[in-house]
Amino acid sequence: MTERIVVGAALLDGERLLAARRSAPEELAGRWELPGGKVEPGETPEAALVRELREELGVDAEVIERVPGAWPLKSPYVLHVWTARLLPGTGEPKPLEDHDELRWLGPGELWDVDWLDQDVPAVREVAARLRS
Ligand SMILES: Nc1nc2c([nH]c(=O)n2[C@H]2C[C@H](O)[C@@H](COP(=O)(O)OP(=O)(O)OP(=O)(O)O)O2)c(=O)[nH]1
Repeated sequence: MTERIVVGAALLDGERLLAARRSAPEELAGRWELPGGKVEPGETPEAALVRELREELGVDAEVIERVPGAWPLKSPYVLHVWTARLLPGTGEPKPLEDHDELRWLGPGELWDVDWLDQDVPAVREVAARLRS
């Protein structure tokens, strides 16, 4: 089956990373992830990321750059991650859809939340880039 991309945002505020706790489906609820979602047909991953952040968190953001790597999710999905930042004046992210809690994690707090297993290598890569 053709791979389908799920885009995840490493949304940064200085050195802090936003983590989002999923509220559904049941097998993922309570675990933490990078906000984002499925790229729709005809859409670029970057556009999908901006759309998902608006829908899920109610914010306007801009994409910075791709975090190298591709992490397999439930077939046929694969997770690609981009760093992103909030546009000035857009306000604080809110858990409008798919999530019931958000947390900005500082450099010493990245592993304080229970990330989805499949997100751990992606967060590790983001962490390495935050340190460099
Ligand atoms: N957004 C996001 N989804 C992830 C991550 N890790 C992970 O396994 N997933 C899974 C959960 C879902 O099965 C799938 C993405 O689906 P989604 O529900 O976020 O996407 P969507 O907003 O486009 O949803 P929908 O149109 O199907 O309702 O990828 C992650 O870090 N971020």
